[in-house]
Amino acid sequence: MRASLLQIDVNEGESVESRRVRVASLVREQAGAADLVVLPELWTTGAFAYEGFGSEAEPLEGPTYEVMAKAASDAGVWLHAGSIPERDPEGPLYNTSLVFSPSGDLAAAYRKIHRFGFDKGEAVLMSAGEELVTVRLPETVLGVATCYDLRFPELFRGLVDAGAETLVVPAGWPERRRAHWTLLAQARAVENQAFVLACGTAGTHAGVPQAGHSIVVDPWGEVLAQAGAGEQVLTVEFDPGKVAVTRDQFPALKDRMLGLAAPRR
Ligand SMILES: O=C(O)CCC(=O)C(=O)O
Repeated sequence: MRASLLQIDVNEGESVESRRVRVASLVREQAGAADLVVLPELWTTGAFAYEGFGSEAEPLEGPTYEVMAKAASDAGVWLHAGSIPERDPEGPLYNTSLVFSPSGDLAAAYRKIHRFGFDKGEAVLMSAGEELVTVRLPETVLGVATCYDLRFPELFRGLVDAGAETLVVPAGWPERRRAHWTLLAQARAVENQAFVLACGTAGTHAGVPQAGHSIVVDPWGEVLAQAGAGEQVLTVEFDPGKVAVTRDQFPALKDRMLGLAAPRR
């Protein structure tokens, strides 16, 4: 199976509209080169461009949905189209990832569960998703998570319990914490004996330099490929069968001890 992670440069010098068109053509260029294409988190606005979340928010089936559904079917690829600021008809905003099938149908939508920012930004402007999401492809089962979710291992365990074998993480991770990005991607792969495909952004938006360094890790924790800092298409071939082999040969997941008692005082 081949996956291409499109590490998009998100900066204020390019309008959301022109970035949408440019990214769609990058997706189309993956026809024949990849089975699965992955985009980063909030690549239309920028994950740290909080002021734009309200004005750029779209309904689920808004402009990004339309352009990406068409790009997926034109390219004939599975497309994790990263995330959009979604405006729910009821009013709240969500950081919502969209996954399209090669015929351009929506296969899944995932509302980010862990919002970043503590007492500002996304954490106050957006609502939290509540549902884990997996997507069955012919070759593997994707488990989807977004950026800050990477810090919460229990979410990934939930995805593994739901059958996930390939964990896909679009992000807008800042350069300041790049070491955490690589370390956490490897940790999630090793502890869950799963592939991790983590796709970040390049460039600087809202004054926050982005880490880039999108990464693909195998179920043994080996880094199969890692991007540099700038805009880049990172294509990697991987064998989804390696998940079952790893879990069979080193069956640590079977040794989980659930329901441990709290310490006695
Ligand atoms: O956890 C981090 O260090 C970065 C998270 C983040 O930037 C996000 O979730 O948008």
